[in-house]
Amino acid sequence: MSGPVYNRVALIGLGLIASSMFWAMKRSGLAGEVTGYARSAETRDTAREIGLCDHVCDSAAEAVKDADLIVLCVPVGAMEQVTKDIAPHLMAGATVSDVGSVKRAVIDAVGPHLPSNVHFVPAHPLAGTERSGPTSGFAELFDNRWCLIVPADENTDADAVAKLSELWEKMGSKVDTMDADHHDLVLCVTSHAPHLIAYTMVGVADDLQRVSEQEVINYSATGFRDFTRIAASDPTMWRDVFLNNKEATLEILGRFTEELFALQRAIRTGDGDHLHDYFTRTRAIRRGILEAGQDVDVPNFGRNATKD
Ligand SMILES: NC(=O)C1=CN([C@@H]2O[C@H](COP(=O)(O)OP(=O)(O)OC[C@H]3O[C@@H](n4cnc5c(N)ncnc54)[C@H](O)[C@@H]3O)[C@@H](O)[C@H]2O)C=CC1
Ligand SMILES: O=C(O)C(=O)Cc1ccc(O)cc1
Repeated sequence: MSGPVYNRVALIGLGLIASSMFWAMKRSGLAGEVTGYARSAETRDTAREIGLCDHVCDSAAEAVKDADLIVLCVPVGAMEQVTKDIAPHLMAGATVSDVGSVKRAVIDAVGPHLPSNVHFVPAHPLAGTERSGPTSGFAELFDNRWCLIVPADENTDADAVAKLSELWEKMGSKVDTMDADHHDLVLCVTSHAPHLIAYTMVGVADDLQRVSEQEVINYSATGFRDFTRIAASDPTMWRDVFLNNKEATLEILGRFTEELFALQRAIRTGDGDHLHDYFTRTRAIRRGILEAGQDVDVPNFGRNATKD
C-alpha cells in the first residue's frame, strides 16, 4: 500500500462502476474516505447494508462537501442534472470526473455547469459486465483493463490529470489519454455498435415464430449465448449511449449494413471466395487481440447481483 491518492472521494450514482471503484480503492487504501450518493432510497439502503462507501449520504450536496475527487457514475443522460445539483457545493481545487461510456456529449453537458475553480477530467474505464446496481461491483473489475482519460480541453490542469491517472493505475488499470471525438468513434466500433448488434440478434431470435423460446434457450451455441449476455445489459445506460453518440453510431451502422449486404449477396450468388477472404481477414483481428494479451475474460465475480 502506498497511501491515499485523494483524501475524500465522492461517488455519485452507486451502480456497477461506482461499487467496483469503491472496492478497488479499499483494496489498496487509495482514498482517505469515500462518500456515496444514489438517487433512490432503496439503493442507498442497500449500499449501507453491504458496507458500500464509508458514508452514504442522503443528498448529492452532502456527498461532495469537502471532496477532492468527485466521480459521476450515472447514465450518460443523467450527467447534466447531477452536475447542476452538485455544482454549488464543490470544494475549490477539487477534481470532477465521470466514467460515462460516451465522452463528447458528457463534456458538453457537464463542463458549462462547473465553477471555474474546479478541474474537470473525464475518464472511461473500458471494463464492465452486463450486471448493474450497487451489489454488482467487485475490486478486480479494472485489473489489466484500459482506462481512457479524455481531457475536456487543452487547458486541463496537468497535475489533475496525473493524479486521476495515478488513481486508475492503482485501481489496476492501464491508462491512456485520448481526444473526445476520437474516443467516441473508437468506442463505437469496439463497444457501442457490437452491443447494438447483439441486442438486434437476440431481438430477431425472440421474434421468430417458427423457432420457440425454449429451442433458443436449449440450443443456443456459444456465439448466441455471448450475444444474450451483452443484450442483458442495462437498458437505460445503453439507450443513453446511443442517443449521445449518434454521429459515430450512424456512421458505423452504415458501414455495417453495407458489409452485411455484401455478405448476403455472396451467400445468394454462391461466392465462396468472398466469404472465405472476409472470414480470413476477420480472423487476423482476433489473433492480433490475443497476441497483444487483450483477451481478458470478464471474471465471474458479482454474478448473482440484481439491478437496483
Ligand atoms: N456497465 C458497464 O459495463 C460500464 C458502464 N460505464 C458507464 O458508467 C456509468 C454508470 O454505469 P453503471 O455503473 O454500469 O450503471 P448502474 O446502472 O449499475 O448504476 C447507475 C447508478 O446511477 C443512478 N442513477 C440513474 N439515474 C440517475 C439520475 N438521474 N440521478 C442520479 N442517479 C441516477 C442509479 O440509481 C445507479 O445507482 C454510465 O455512464 C455508463 O455509461 C462505463 C464503463 C462500463
Ligand atoms: O460487458 C461487456 O462486454 C462490455 O463491453 C462492458 C463495457 C460496457 C460499456 C463500456 O463503456 C465499457 C465496457
